[in-house]
Formats: sequence, C-alpha cells, structure tokens
Amino acid sequence: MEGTAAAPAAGTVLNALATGRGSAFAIDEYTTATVSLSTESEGFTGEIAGAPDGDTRLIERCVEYVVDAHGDAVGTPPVVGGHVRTESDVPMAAGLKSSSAAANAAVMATLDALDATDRMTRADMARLGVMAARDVGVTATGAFDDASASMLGGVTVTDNDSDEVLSREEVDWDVLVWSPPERAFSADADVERCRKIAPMARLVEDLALDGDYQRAMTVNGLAFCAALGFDAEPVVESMADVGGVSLSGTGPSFTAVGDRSALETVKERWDERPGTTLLTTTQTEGTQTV
Ligand SMILES: Nc1ncnc2c1ncn2[C@@H]1O[C@H](COP(=O)(O)OP(=O)(O)OP(=O)(O)O)[C@@H](O)[C@H]1O
Ligand SMILES: O=C(O)C1=C[C@@H](O)[C@@H](O)[C@H](O)C1
Repeated sequence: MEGTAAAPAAGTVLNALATGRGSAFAIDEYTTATVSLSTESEGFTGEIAGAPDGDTRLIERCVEYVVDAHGDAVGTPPVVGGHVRTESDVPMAAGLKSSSAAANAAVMATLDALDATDRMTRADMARLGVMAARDVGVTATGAFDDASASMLGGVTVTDNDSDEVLSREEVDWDVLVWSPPERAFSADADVERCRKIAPMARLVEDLALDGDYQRAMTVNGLAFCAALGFDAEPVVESMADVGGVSLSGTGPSFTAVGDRSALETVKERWDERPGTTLLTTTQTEGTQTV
C-alpha cells in the first residue's frame, strides 16, 4: 500500500500571529511525501530527504491520524504501521511554509495509500495537518492560512482560531523569493510582540478581504519586519517597483509579486544578498496525488 502526494509551498499576505487571522498564497515549489503502509510491522516512522536529523514527528503524526480515521478503508487485517518520506524543493523553517506543505502532502499521500482520497474534503485534509502541527508544537496559531493555501491553491484568507476559510481566490502572479541562509522556526516567534501590531494586521486583513492582496502584503511586510526584528530594507528598496513585497511567515525569506520584468530587476539586487533567489509563479491546483 503506497501513496504519493505533492503540496506547494506558500508566501504570506498577512501573518496571523497578531490577530489569529492570516492570508497566504500557494507558489509553484513543492514538498512531496511518499507513504507506505503495513498490516504487519507496527509503528510509524518518518524520514526527511537531505535532513537525517530533521524532526519527523509532524509527518508521522499526520500519517497516524489518517490511519486512525480511515485505516478501515482497506478492510482487514488493519493497517498497524507505516513509513513516510518527504522530499522538498523548499528549505525548512525559512518562512515558505514547508511544514504546512509537508503535513498536507503526508495526509493526502496516506489517503492515497488507503485508496481513500474521496473520504475527506480537501479543507478537512488541511485541518488534520493543522491538528498534527499543533500537537507536535511546530506552529503558533495552527497556521491554517498556510495549510489552506497549500491544500487548495490560490490565495486564502482564514481565521486560524476556528480554522475557517474566509475567502479564496485564484491568482496568476509572478513571484520572486529570497531565502537568506538563516533559519527561523515559527514556534520560536515572539507572539506577544506581534500582538502589539494588531491594528496594522486588521488593516491588512481588510485590504486582503477586499482583494487588494498586493498592497496588503506590503503593509504586512513593514509591520512584521518591525515586530519580528527583521531588516525592512528588502521591502523598502523594492516596493516602488513591484505590486507587493513582504517578509514571508516568520521569516527570514521575503517574497515579491508583480510584473515579471520588475521582479527580474529586483532579483538582480536581491542576488547580491547572501542566500538564494528564485523566480517562480503562484499555483492554483493546491495539493495533488502524484
Ligand atoms: N519537508 C519537511 N518534511 C517533514 N517535516 C517538515 C518539513 N518541513 C518542515 N517540517 C516540520 O516543520 C518544522 C519546521 O517548522 P517551521 O514552521 O519553522 O517551518 P516552516 O513551515 O518552513 O516555516 P514557516 O511557518 O515560517 O513558513 C520542522 O521542525 C519539521 O518538524
Ligand atoms: O505558526 C503559525 O501559526 C504561523 C506561522 C507563519 O507562517 C505565519 O505566516 C502564519 O500566519 C502563522
């Protein structure tokens, strides 16, 4: 019993750490999970390609939850164990939602292995991954904004307290990503400090719910650089050229969206910074079996 699924990474329009409401968009870079299930060897194990010491609890918990809920899809004997392996184009803990993508891919790959993808809605698949992320402590709010964007594709606005999608729209943007070499785990972010900028986050939410995602993103970028202690220079130096630019998630990556030729010019400037840059696009299909 084997299943595979690929989930897109995402960039931030609104970070949910201030108010519990967030917004994110899927980008065309993937984390793939391959799951094999067993009716004989007990226990769930995980592996992250290229990160032998990586924390596999999130993806293991996702597989366990799906097996608990839908393991009966294969009849008897029951599934008692399994192995999950992820491979990713996206760096971990870089602000590009690799944890949400890994959880979504692990959930859908497990359903695929059980031949049971029709047993859950896609929104509920994302909610299961969020539940696993809360359990293992890799998130501040549950990050349903990131999970829903990666699962459904397009741009979503969500309430992370109730795990509800407030709006979803398909967008077609070019996207520039800069990932510095540093890493920042979401679970370590200073949530109390982020709450101080709630009035600004509510403004970003209003803009996003009006469909003005790109301006929303830039306001988010300035506000959350200040709250989380990141240098806002990548936002300041490019905001006149692009449609929107922001710190992504809890950093350290930045994303910019807009006109391709403007993004190419900004890329030349960002290429002089340490780390990597990447020109890609938004993604509208969300998580898919492979
Ligand atoms: N490719 C992956 N495979 C398996 N687990 C992953 C993967 N990426 C992230 N994780 C899990 O998520 C944790 C990292 O969480 P974190 O929220 O910091 O990363 P992120 O999602 O890249 O960051 P952000 O939420 O700021 O975008 C890791 O410790 C690991 O448990
Ligand atoms: O861990 C979390 O709850 C979050 C992390 C970041 O990606 C944020 O952008 C997101 O809104 C919430």
